Amino acid sequence: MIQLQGVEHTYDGRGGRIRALDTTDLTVEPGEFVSIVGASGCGKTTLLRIVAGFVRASGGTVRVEGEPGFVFQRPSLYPWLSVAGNVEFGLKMRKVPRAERKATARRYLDLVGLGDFAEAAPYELSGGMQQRCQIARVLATEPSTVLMDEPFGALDALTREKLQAELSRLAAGRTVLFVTHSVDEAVLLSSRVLVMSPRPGRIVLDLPIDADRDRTRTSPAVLAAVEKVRAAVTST
Ligand SMILES: Nc1ncnc2c1ncn2[C@@H]1O[C@H](COP(=O)(O)OP(=O)(O)OP(=O)(O)O)[C@@H](O)[C@H]1O
Repeated sequence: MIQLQGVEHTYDGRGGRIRALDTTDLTVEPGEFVSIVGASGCGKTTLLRIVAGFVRASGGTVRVEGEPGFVFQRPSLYPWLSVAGNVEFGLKMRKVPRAERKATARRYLDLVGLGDFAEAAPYELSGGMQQRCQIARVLATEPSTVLMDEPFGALDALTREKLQAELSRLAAGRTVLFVTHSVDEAVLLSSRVLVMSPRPGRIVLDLPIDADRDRTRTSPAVLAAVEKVRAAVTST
């Protein structure tokens, strides 16, 4: 689980001080899939980076169970390693024995549909395939918490839709905190959507999504939630 108590953050930048995150309390229970949406600059990435431990908050306490996996917007694969080598990398760092490492990498590559590309180089993959590889690399270390910062932002619409559907399946049983600019994507994937507003960044809506697991873009509960979230985003 993820627990933030009184967390706040101010950047002391060249342009002056920016209160990127106002005092925030947030609890994400194990197994929840929580999305964060909001206008550019409202502090979404700052919040995610604080949870990841990349940024030390100016105030408050942060508790995260286990070491979270982080999926970046850009795939950031090691170009000198094969696709399988990239997925194995984190396991190698954890001193997982070779045979087990190979078997785990294969399992996750199959899961993301890259089983036939294990020996390929990252540059031989399309953007969507590289992003799948990054997701396999993160999931292979079996983190109980996964943090994702606009993971589909750089992809074309069709690939994005396909990966959204796959992510629902891949994320099952894990705790996910997911930053996106897409209201539709947030509602479709999440058990809960948070809307943030800028200057100072804060959570202005915390909406549970009560649609079925097999929800579609056109189901009434999804459309109603999209409308609520969109209204909150545009009023900020
Ligand atoms: N390293 C930094 N130094 C100074 N100010 C920063 C830094 N990173 C972010 N900020 C400021 O903090 C505020 C929140 O930024 P943040 O990146 O968290 O927003 P965001 O909601 O993720 O935006 P976007 O949707 O555009 O990615 C912005 O006003 C930004 O200018």
